Amino acid sequence: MNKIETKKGSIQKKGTDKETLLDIQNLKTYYPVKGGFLKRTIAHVKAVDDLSFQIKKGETLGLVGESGCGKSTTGRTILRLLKPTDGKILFGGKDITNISGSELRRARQDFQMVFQDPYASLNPTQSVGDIVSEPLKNFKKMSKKELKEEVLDLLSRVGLPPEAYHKYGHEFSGGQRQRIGIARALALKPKLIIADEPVSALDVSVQSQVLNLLKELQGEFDLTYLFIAHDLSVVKHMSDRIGVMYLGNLVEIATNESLYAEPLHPYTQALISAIPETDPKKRKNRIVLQGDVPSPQNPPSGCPFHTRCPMAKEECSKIKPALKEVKPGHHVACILY
Ligand SMILES: Nc1ncnc2c1ncn2[C@@H]1O[C@H](COP(=O)(O)OP(=O)(O)OP(=O)(O)O)[C@@H](O)[C@H]1O
Repeated sequence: MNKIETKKGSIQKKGTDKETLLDIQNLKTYYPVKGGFLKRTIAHVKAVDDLSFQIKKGETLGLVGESGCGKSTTGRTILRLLKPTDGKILFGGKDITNISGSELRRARQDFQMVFQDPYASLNPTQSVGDIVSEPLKNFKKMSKKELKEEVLDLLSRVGLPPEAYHKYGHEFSGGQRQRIGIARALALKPKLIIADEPVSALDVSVQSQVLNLLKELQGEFDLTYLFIAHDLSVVKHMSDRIGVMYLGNLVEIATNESLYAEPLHPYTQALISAIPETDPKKRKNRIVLQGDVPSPQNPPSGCPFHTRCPMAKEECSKIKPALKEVKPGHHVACILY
């Protein structure tokens, strides 16, 4: 069995033989574009366009791609902060695609989000004690004493001192504020955390501390992560498997090891070639992509990447390749394979 040792020494199984926690099937999320005198919907931004993947219990799936490829929209749709246009979201086997009202409120206890900008996501008029206890007040019946004990325990689990309880967000550094956001996300003991660029607003020196904390907490709280980032080196550090997104589509998905050792899709190859490598023996030729990402309002026909692909053939503008398993656990959407 495939196992990893977490920092605190607990043994955690990698998600190879575990049950599926999240199952995304042909998910589409389109934003309407309004126009004209009557403000009618005249077009759609196809932010997520037919996405399918699964995450197993205890696993971390990294989602990478350039800005605007639909990573955040994917995360927000899974949390049902956005209504999917089409497709299915199954969480723990339950179809949550169209649930609403109290059913959605109850389901939301199991999945939480950690945001990129900890400052923007914390209410400046609330003390840390209030911020972290808010979800508990909304969902659990607890006495004031129990509530405070629970919040102090959460603060200590994320490495903050008890004095933090009475302080306000602006009194903390960026890394500490992200710890507050993480404590709040953990309050209801969720099963899934969607971390959307959780360290990209932080100084490089604190990034690894927050990433290590997230790894430790995964073992302690039995968490499953969807880890969204544009930075491939951050995703590599965190993920068991990685999905590469381009224009609302998944172009490749594989285990961390397989993706970095043998990236198959020309887009993944370009992204990996752009990672700075200090070891001269490992340095690869940089593949510089030409042009900008096309508008998701008017995506190219055929393969969405063909307009920038250095390997494109004539048929790439006509055929949209489906994700195909070309090695065990390694899927790619490209006619070359
Ligand atoms: N509320 C909205 N209305 C219309 N279009 C939107 C909206 N939010 C996002 N988009 C568009 O949807 C596409 C996907 O955006 P999204 O934020 O999901 O991408 P991303 O990969 O997370 O990028 P970033 O890292 O820059 O946030 C982009 O073209 C974006 O401009």
